[in-house]
This record gives sequence, structure tokens and C-alpha cells, in this order.
Amino acid sequence: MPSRVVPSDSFRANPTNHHKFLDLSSVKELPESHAWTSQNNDYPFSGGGAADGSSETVPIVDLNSGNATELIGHACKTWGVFQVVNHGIPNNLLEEIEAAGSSLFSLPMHQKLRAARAADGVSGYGVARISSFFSKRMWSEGFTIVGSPLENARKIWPDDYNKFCQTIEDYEKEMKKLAGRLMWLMLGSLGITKEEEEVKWADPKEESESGSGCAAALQMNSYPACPDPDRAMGLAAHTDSTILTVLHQSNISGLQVLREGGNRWVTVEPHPGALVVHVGDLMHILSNGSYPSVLHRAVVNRTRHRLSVAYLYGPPPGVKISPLSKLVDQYNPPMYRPVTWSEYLGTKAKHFDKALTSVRLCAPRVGFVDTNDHSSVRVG
Ligand SMILES: C=C1C[C@]23C[C@H]1CC[C@H]2[C@@]12CCC[C@@](C)(C(=O)O1)[C@H]2[C@@H]3C(=O)O
Ligand SMILES: O=C(O)CCC(=O)C(=O)O
Ligand SMILES: [Fe+2]
Repeated sequence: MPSRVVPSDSFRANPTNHHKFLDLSSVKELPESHAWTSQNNDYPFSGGGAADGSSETVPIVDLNSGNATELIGHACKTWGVFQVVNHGIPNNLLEEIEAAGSSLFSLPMHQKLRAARAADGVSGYGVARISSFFSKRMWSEGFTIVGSPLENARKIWPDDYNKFCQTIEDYEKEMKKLAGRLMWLMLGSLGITKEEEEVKWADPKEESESGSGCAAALQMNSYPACPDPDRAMGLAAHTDSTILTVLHQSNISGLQVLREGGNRWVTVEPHPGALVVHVGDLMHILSNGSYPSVLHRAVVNRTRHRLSVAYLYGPPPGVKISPLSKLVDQYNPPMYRPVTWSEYLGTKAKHFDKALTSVRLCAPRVGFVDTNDHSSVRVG
């Protein structure tokens, strides 16, 4: 996002990098600090796709299909997640971003730490921001990019940062187009058109005039092979604080989503060339709760190093997001109060899984499954 940089204050969180860094790829036995037990809110590690004989899988949507809008609407309503094919992102760009991630994460720890994310910072190398909410540590490392990757890339590779930066910029440019298109497909499936005044912020035409426009963060995640994967957690369950997220996962499985109804983890199997799309909390709000943001996590495995790259897409940081007025009437009152993306990221950093509830105005209607109230979720 060379010209439209998000004020990085919007993304600041509570300090999360207070842990000592451990080079996970050299650890031979799972340390207690990384061993999750039934006391941790995300246990047991059951589920995981069709292993139980059921064949329910995350929907795959062909963006070239004539009824992509309807398919996306249905997937958002029933799953909060889907995979897309024929998305227009060239395969070699997906290969390049994966190679960029591999070359970064395979560096020696001291070199990665040159770009360590500051305690109150946003961009850089470190543990997941949500780490501070858990007593056990996750089996992963991350690299977050907001705005230009230049400053951090330079710290890591003083003479050799160009290729990495070029790949990131190419990838962000393509992702921005795709995420915008997916957002409009989702809005379209809710009956919202570009004429609507209240979504003017989402119109790319407005962007060139006002210089604002939708913003994003890029998150690279690395999950080294793990000596005791059944007791480790790659990335703990969370929803994304976005409108939507476009995720590229390497061809190793690990991503799991909680099936609506709240009692089964389903593995999102890597599909060659496909990208995963998550409904985020802000789309949940815009849709007045009808498109639930998907609870997801990443598990790890014993032998293969896994990589993922998430494009976290949101509105211009200062625009108030609230349930779309077309979806609200006397029988369907607004379920959430207006909130800006900046404000919401701050709320998430403070309240984590209670963030959405903290901006809620009224209790869900009777019979409405609140897939976002996970306080009582127990999976097993
Ligand atoms: C734009 C975003 C969205 C953030 C915060 C900020 C930058 C980094 C994102 C992530 C990426 C990894 C999972 C998550 C839960 C995390 O720990 O950092 C995300 C979080 C959110 O979706 O809340
Ligand atoms: O690695 C994955 O599959 C999930 C990553 C993720 O959820 C995120 O970066 O927000
Ligand atoms: Fe996520």
C-alpha cells in the first residue's frame, strides 16, 4: 500500500513481545511452556475434518461462475469461510510470496530479531499479538507488515532487501484488488449496491478522489515441524478483526474452522491454487450478524514446516462501520453500535474474544445462534 498507509496507531496493541524468543525449529522435545492442556481454553484437539467419517467440507467458489454472488452469500451465512478458485492471482505470485516467507523464516534467529516488533508496535517479527491472552505459548512465529516493508526488510537484509520488498508490494497490489472484489460480492449478496451512500467508503472510485480507501495488513505465519503436535497449538482460536481476510496456505494442512453450531473443528484442506476467505468481525457487524465471522485456528504437525500468508482487509481506519441500514428494520434492530476499524482493533487488543460482544447493542433474537459468543464453547 505505498500511498495509502494506515496510521500505524490504528494497529497498536498491548505489548505482546514480552516472551523470550525460542528457536522452535531446533527444539527436540515440547517444553512445558508450549504444552497445552485441558485447562487451556482451546482443548481438546479433536475434530479436524473428515476423520470422523463426515464429509462436510468448506465450500469452494469459482469466481468465474455466473452465480458467484449467491454462492458467496450462502457460504458466508452458513460457514463464514470459503475457498476461491479462478481468483485471478497468478500462480507464480503465490509461489513467490511463499518463497519470500520461507527465506525470511529460515534465517537464523538473531537476524530475524533485528526486525523484532516493538512492544507497542505493529510491524515486524514476533509472536502472534493474541499471545498475551494465553498462558501457554504458541508453536509459531509471525511477521507483520503494515504499510511499506522497507524499513524492516532493510534491518534483516541490509544489502539484499529488494527482492523481498518487490514481492510484498506485488502481492499486496493484487490482494487489494481481489479483496475489494470479494467485499463487493459479499455486499452484493446482502442486496447492497455501489449506489448506496453508506458504503461510499468501499468504492475504489472514491478512493482516488479522497485519498483514503480501504486498508490492510499482511501477516506471514510460520509453523515449524513440532515434536509433539497433539499437545501444541500453532495459532490459538480467534476471529479476524477485518472485513474479510484472504489467506494463502502452503500445501500442508493445519487451518481449522469451527463449524456453525460450535462443536466441531473442520480442516480447511489445501486445494491447489485456491485461496481461503474468512468473514471478519467488521463484515459480521455490517451484515447485522447474518454473516458470522469464522472462529479458526492453526494446528501443527510432526514432520512438515507450514507457512501461511494472510491479507487482513478492512475499511479506511476512521470510517464508522455499523449494520447496513437496508438490513435493519423494526423487527431487526441494529445489533452493533457504530465503530471505526481503529477503535475496533484497540478493543480487540484489550478484550480479545469479547470484542464483538463489547460493541453489541442487543441480545441476538431467539433462535439466532450467536456463533461469536465462544465463552462457553467446548469442543470435543
Ligand atoms: C489488522 C490487524 C489484524 C490483526 C491485528 C492487526 C495486525 C495483525 C493481525 C493479526 C494476524 C494474526 C492473527 C491476529 C488475531 C493477530 O494476533 O494478529 C490478527 C489480528 C486480528 O485480526 O485481530
Ligand atoms: O495459518 C493459518 O492457516 C491461519 C492464519 C490466521 O488465522 C491469521 O493469520 O489470521
Ligand atoms: Fe486469522
